[in-house]
Amino acid sequence: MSSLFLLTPHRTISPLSLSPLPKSLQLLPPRCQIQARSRVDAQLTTSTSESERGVEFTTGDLFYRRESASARDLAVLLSSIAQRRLGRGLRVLDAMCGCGVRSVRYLSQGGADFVWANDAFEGCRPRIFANLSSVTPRFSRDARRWVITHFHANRLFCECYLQKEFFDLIDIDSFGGDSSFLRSALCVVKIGGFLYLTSTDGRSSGGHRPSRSLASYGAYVQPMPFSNEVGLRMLIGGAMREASALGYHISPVFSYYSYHGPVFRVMLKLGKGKDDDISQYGFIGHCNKCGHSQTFSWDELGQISCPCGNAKVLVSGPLWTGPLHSAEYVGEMLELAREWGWAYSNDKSDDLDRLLNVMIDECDPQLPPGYFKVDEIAKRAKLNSPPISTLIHALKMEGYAASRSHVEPNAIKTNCPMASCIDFAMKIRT
Ligand SMILES: C[S@@+](CC[C@H](N)C(=O)[O-])C[C@H]1O[C@@H](n2cnc3c(N)ncnc32)[C@H](O)[C@@H]1O
Repeated sequence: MSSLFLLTPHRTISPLSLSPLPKSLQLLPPRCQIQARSRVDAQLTTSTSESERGVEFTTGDLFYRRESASARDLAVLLSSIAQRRLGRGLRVLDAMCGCGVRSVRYLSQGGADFVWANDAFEGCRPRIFANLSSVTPRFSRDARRWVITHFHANRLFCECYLQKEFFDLIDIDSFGGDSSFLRSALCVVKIGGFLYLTSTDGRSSGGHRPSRSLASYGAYVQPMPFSNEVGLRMLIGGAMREASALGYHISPVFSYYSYHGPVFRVMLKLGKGKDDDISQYGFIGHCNKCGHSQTFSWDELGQISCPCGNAKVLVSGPLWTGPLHSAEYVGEMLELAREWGWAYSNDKSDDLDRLLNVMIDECDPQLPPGYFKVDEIAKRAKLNSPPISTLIHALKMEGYAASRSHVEPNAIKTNCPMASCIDFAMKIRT
């Protein structure tokens, strides 16, 4: 029996006995394990120094993607806001921490007073240990600031649940999809706390394997021109379903698609009690003939057809069909990013001001799910693409809701039907 001694910030020693993992549970997906094993020796001897927003850490040869820095920035901004709102330090569980960069940032920037850094791969330990130690000693003011473990994330969530260890924020940064961790993770998020989910499963959101998306997230997803937004909605919808089964409800705080990967991330807030309102958990239809998209509720399932007369509408769902973000939280994140000097960057892909402003625009409740690519409008109008800002302005002048999409830079979100968008594009040109 190995014994893991846990100290929570407010308690003295509470021994949590964890028996050694059976071999089968220790296993990472085989591909990851082979890669990880081959790196173990190298990562102990090499030490690549990195820096993110002024925080220094080393990665060795462990998994680390600089391109995910914006996703980490967003999580740190949110956790700091949560800490300010609660008026106390947060308990954070970084369930798949790699070299520990997130744990380091939650501790030093995100208002965490305790971080549990876990990664199933034991070879990460020296690196995580060094990185966390460089931020803060393991103990400060008689309280433990961090713990490192190497468990399969599902086992860790279950053990924490049994020991009544709950967290204000759980970050699951997995390879592939993370639907298999949803239910057990939700069991250890505090009510009012946050769950940060990741999926790199672009094939399911692209509609290339509807049986897989159905199995993982309960959504039958077909190919749609805005499949990357569908990927975010599939993740939120899947978490909604799991939360509801446990007697909770969730709401999206922000949703973030990044083409590096691609990676789909959603930050969800957990609330007590089931939400019986399913008006934002429905279906999205797309007509390939005229390019029109629309949402359908469960009651409307029997009468799906496109206003253009086409009865062969592609339907995906059930998915989350409400706003992708909370305007209130994202607005606060923008203010904080400006306060900390994180907002502006010469590199467009790192520019948080730009990203968060587009996210705020996307929160307009009049905007339906999906987007129209400007090239698609232009192709149907037999024109060169109009400037995106001119098209958005023209739509707004006519009383339509319209915004850019953070998911697809060359697209507009609008409640104007595709046919009228084509007319507007033609008017702009004449
Ligand atoms: C995408 S990397 C994490 C990167 C890190 N969060 C960051 O921001 O740099 C995924 C990590 O999850 C670990 N992992 C994979 N499957 C796991 C599981 N079932 N339980 C715990 N850790 C796992 C891998 O060893 C790997 O380090």
